[in-house]
Amino acid sequence: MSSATEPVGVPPAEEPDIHTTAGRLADLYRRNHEAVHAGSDRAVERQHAKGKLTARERIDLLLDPGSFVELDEHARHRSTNFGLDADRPYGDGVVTGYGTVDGRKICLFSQDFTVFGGSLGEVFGEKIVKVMDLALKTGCPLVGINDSGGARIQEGVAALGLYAEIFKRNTHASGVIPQISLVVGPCAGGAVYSPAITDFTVMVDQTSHMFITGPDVIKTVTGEEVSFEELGGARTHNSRSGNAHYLASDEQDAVDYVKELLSFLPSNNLSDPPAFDADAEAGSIADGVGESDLELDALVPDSPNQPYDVKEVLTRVLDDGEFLEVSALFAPNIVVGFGRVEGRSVGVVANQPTQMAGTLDIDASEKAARFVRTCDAFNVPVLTFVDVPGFLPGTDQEWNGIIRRGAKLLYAYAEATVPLVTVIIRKAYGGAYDVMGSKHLGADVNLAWPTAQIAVMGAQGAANILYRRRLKEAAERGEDVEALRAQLQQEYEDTLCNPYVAAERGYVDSVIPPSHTRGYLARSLRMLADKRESLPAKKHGNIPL
Ligand SMILES: CC(=O)SCCNC(=O)CCNC(=O)[C@H](O)C(C)(C)COP(=O)(O)OP(=O)(O)OC[C@H]1O[C@@H](n2cnc3c(N)ncnc32)[C@H](O)[C@@H]1OP(=O)(O)O
Repeated sequence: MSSATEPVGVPPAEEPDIHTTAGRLADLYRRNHEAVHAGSDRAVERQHAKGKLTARERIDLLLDPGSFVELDEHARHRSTNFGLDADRPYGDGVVTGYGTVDGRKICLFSQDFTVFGGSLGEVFGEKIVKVMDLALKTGCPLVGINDSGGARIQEGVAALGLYAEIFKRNTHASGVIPQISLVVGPCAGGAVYSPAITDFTVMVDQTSHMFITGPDVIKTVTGEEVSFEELGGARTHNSRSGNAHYLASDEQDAVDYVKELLSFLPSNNLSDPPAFDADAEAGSIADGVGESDLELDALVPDSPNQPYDVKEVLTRVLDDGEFLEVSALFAPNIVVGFGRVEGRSVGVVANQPTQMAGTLDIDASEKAARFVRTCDAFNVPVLTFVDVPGFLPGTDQEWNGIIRRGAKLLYAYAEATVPLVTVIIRKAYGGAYDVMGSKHLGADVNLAWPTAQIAVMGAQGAANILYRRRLKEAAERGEDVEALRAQLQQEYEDTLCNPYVAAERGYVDSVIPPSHTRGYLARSLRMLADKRESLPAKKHGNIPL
């Protein structure tokens, strides 16, 4: 077993005599050395000068020391086009293999920009396909490290064909093994569709770029002028397009995030995520109420229009206050990510009142839908925290398909069979009440704080609609309309804007003091740990795309 940067064996100083056993061994060591040093010193220097690591250095960063086992290090391309036959480096520009992260098996590939610009030729593609097949049949996560000039131009359709072979395997592996893409350099053209299909994409600020067509082509076709960074940099994809799930400050940060993600996920869809021993003290507190739990009792402001940070709730109910946020910069009006309750992984979906009052728009719906489906595929229970005034109104939303795209979120909840626990903190208005993990869509345990307001709409809107005529008549009589409006709103709020109407019907199982949330969540998840539910047999559903 070796590291990725250290070849097995010391290369001979002289040309070995391959007609002897010792010579054959020396010849192997020479080949191994060439494979590990396939990129020229100049190319390696250029790579480092850009603040990037080499393909092998990245593997060493990701895997447990000494755990890497390389595959196909002696593979070489067979192309003769444009003089390529004069340059046949071992490995063909991609390092593939397997190893362990925190003691758990993973398969990986790492594209080597120092060899042919990391461009994907036939053999390069075949190596990736092979390690993907291995990951799929052994049920272990696949991490793809992307740093490539795209399809190897000299190899033409052979390269394109291999891309599609990879996409097919990404698709077949989807929902079977976790797939994570690290984009740590260029990723252009069709190459972007492999990361797009994988569960998570991590990009590094300033050094990663993804785009279908680059700035030059865009300028020629549409006349727009845009830089690489603005078009497809890590920040753009994290905040605007939502294609990336984490903006890493550097490659170490990116790898650390990937390792953390893996710690929340099972190796495959037939196994459970790793469970960590919740230490005895934490275990007992989960059923009691500590100081930080008590702070929750005062978190929700008296005024329904005043925001609070929902992460204040998350850090108080998750083990050690630890929450690994996913897609933090995209659609921040909904928060998604992973944490643990009593040592076991949970996925969290929470409206964020500090951003657009926590309304659901297209981006938030799609972000959360994708996350719920990821959790469901990998046996991670979903905790939902609700404070949502409704869907975002506007022609922009309507014309861009909020109906079809917002439907994805309720589809995701309705088809999820993992344990679902929902806590209504404050507003749960209208269709958004239904969507956000309601009992009716299949949530197993629905809790509400006494501050919950579960209704068709807020008091202001409701009073205006219900009492339009009465208010008009009062105005005509010269009465104080605003005083009447306030009185009617108050009546509406006192009658309907509370959790008890829902609790009477069992749509809410328990109305709980906020400070008891952690204990309730722990007990609910313990009770649901062996939940088994299946959907009607079908080829596949038809989620509105
Ligand atoms: C399905 C698809 O993938 S379609 C997309 C096809 N790919 C592309 O359009 C991108 C083509 N490549 C590029 O535009 C640039 O190489 C970039 C932007 C990716 C990187 O630019 P730089 O960092 O300046 O690197 P540079 O261009 O010097 O490339 C490094 C080496 O890789 C080679 N290379 C880069 N991309 C490719 C490619 N697609 N095919 C063959 N060789 C390539 C370069 O010729 C260069 O070789 P050299 O060192 O022998 O001169």
